[in-house]
Amino acid sequence: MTDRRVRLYDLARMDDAARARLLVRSEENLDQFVEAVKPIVADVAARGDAALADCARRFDGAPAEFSQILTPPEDFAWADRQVSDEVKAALAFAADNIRRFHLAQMPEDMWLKEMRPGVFAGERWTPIDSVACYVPRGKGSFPSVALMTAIPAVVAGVPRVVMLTPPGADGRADAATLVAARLAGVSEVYRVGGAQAVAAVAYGTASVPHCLKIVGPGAPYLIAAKKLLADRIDPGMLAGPSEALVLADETADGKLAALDLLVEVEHGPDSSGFLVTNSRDVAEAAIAAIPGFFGNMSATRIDYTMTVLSSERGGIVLTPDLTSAYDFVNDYAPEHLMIHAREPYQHLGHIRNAGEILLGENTSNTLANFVIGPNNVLPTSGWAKTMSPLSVFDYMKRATVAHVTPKGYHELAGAAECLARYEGFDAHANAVSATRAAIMKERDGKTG
Ligand SMILES: NC(=O)c1ccc[n+]([C@@H]2O[C@H](COP(=O)([O-])OP(=O)(O)OC[C@H]3O[C@@H](n4cnc5c(N)ncnc54)[C@H](O)[C@@H]3O)[C@@H](O)[C@H]2O)c1
Ligand SMILES: N[C@H](CO)Cc1c[nH]c[nH+]1
Ligand SMILES: [Zn+2]
Repeated sequence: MTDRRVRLYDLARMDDAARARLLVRSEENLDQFVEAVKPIVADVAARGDAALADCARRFDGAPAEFSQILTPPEDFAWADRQVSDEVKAALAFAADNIRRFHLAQMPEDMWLKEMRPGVFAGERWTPIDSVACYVPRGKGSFPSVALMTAIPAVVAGVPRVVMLTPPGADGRADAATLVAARLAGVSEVYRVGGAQAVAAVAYGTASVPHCLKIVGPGAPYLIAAKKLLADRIDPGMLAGPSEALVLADETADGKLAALDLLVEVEHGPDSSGFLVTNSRDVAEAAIAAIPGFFGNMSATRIDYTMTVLSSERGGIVLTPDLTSAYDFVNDYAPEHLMIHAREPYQHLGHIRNAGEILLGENTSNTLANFVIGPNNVLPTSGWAKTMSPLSVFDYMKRATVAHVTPKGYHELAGAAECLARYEGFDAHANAVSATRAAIMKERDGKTG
């Protein structure tokens, strides 16, 4: 146990500056991490696999003889023996739901509409050629993230999907992560973590392929490297330390709200999480309940939890009314939002910014993190204001498609030539002017 206290913030008594401080996440300033990863990135660029092996020893405690970055086939057999049947069944169940959700999310391959007579325009989706799925392993292992990053890639049809994850002290990838990779249909798993993982796929090494994009969450070292290498590899949506808000109205059960508040703040000391409520009774019930849950938590997870809940990145926010509760949620733009209320849909329309919205006291974040089906890789640090959860769309891109018939051409050419001349582009204008008509007429005269 700890003598640190869960903080209660009474918004009605706070000024704007104090309220604004509650919105700040640990990723706000990554300068120190960017500086720390610069030499790592440069080393990987210069020495490739040798640098990756050094990093594995230095940061992950891999054995002195560690040198093979690609997981050998026999490790998949080892992982299968290592992981219990119960965990394998849970992973298979999760994989099935995740696949169903992402299959439902797939867009039509192509759409084409007649915009005007003879003028067809639309869009076509194609998968990107290669993607690297990062599966973290610093403060726990994340086979669920292996499923969440790889399954939508496979569903989207990406031809080359590889996985990157730190080695353990035995030099191996986490066993359940290997089982999850197999379930998702991925057989290339590279044992490399953090910033060096981003550098490996950004530059390519003798054993790690260069990839077009890297997806997946991680600690600030990984995020810093993604920012640093954004001109070499598509870093996708940035998913950093986990965070959640629980929005609870006066009909909520404070104890249950507290139970769900603890879910994301146990990830690490850099996580964030608040229970936001307009009810003092709910707030007080939640504060009273929290220590009672520590009996079933490890000392490490209690320490992470209390570090967050006793800082300005966590605790209970008491609001004067529901409108200020909604405002706080929308300004915060949480990665996960749980709504505890007898009528949760009544609040849904007031929420604009959240990566994931979980409605009602049965929809615990734990269900969403593992088994409902929607992705558990979500934008953090307020990025939910502009970004969306990881999805099949992260593994695909759109091309616009157009087709103009002779009839359509005559509809369009005059306006296009006019605008081309206004912008001063002669060749643009010529391409749709009498010059084109003359060329076509001459050709048709010859062929006809
Ligand atoms: N936003 C999301 O969708 C989402 C989902 C799952 C997990 N997460 C978050 O992902 C994070 C995972 O972090 P993690 O630590 O468990 O795993 P991680 O794999 O990101 O971190 C481990 C790696 O960090 C690097 N590292 C450690 N110390 C270092 C140092 N001193 N210098 C340079 N590099 C160093 C090493 O390369 C190591 O392999 C957590 O914060 C978790 O909350 C977020
Ligand atoms: N809450 C994480 C996303 O922020 C996902 C996760 C995986 N395992 C546990 N939690
Ligand atoms: Zn979590």
